[in-house]
Amino acid sequence: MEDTALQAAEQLLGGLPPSPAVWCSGLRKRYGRRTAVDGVSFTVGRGEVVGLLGPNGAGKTSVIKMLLGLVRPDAGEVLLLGRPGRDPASRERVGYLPELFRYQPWLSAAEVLAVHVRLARASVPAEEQRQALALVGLADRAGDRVNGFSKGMQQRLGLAVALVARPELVVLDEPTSALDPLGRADVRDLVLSLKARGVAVLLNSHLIGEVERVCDRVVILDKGRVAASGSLAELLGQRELRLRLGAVNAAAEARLAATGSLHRSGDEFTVVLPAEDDGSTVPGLITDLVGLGVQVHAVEPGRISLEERLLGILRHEEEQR
Ligand SMILES: Nc1ncnc2c1ncn2[C@@H]1O[C@H](COP(=O)(O)OP(=O)(O)OP(=O)(O)O)[C@@H](O)[C@H]1O
Repeated sequence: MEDTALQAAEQLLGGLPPSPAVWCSGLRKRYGRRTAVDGVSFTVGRGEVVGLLGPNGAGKTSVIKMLLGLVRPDAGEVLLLGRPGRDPASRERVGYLPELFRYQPWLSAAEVLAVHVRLARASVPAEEQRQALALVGLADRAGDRVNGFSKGMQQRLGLAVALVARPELVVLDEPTSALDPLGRADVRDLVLSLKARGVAVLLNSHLIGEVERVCDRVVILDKGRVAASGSLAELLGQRELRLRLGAVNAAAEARLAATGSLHRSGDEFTVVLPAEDDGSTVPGLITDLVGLGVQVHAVEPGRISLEERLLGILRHEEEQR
């Protein structure tokens, strides 16, 4: 009888969507008389990449530390992968790159990874651990001591540490602060490959262009509160395309209008791109326009950048005070 009830409960739970990777509600933290975090709530869905943005001192790192149980909140609740944030079992499936990273200088890179695999109580074959180092560009430094690593190399090692134990959620606090431009591009690819594998990522970065490229949603913090949050489409509006075109004939204009709502002013055209775009809309449109004899002088994205939007939100917050 008990077994049947258990099976029924399991079936019921199995039918439910998986719990979010991160769920937090009403997080608050004071340090002395200073309120660092003042009622922060948000979620990160499974396989979702969420960017945490905000000026210096906004409370981003404090929020991350509360999520991971490294700082005790004064108030609020945290669920990681469906379990209470305090439960060590939930943290075993979370990879974390701290803002200030330091690894045991007397260990080799491979040994640092092995230690973290053991801490996560995971079973990761040596070959897979080597692959994690290769992924961050440290394949040929596996046997070298951390002592002799540059800051950027230590940050790369930190990324490998965050990824090695097959996490379901990865929290990256300023992952590119010490990296060269190539390293930054690698991190972008890495985040996208995590997303493709269904791993959720919470990314705190001041590099807004980076966030805009990889994140599905952003949460903007200001003075310890959520100033705005939403998908890029929600925050930035519809995606548009601005074109400067010559020799536009009726067929070309019809092709433009078939893509989305069209506005023309002389040789300047603005077309609203469809919400569901697999990336082929713009190349397809340009190929067709060229085929129709149109001279394409300029093509540029027409919506405001995340940076402009962020500055607008923060200035508005300032005026409200
Ligand atoms: N251990 C601490 N003791 C005292 N105050 C702290 C401590 N940690 C953070 N704070 C304060 O809390 C506020 C938020 O800091 P936090 O590091 O969370 O901001 P942040 O958004 O991550 O900033 P940054 O972008 O500069 O890294 C700041 O006013 C900071 O001085």
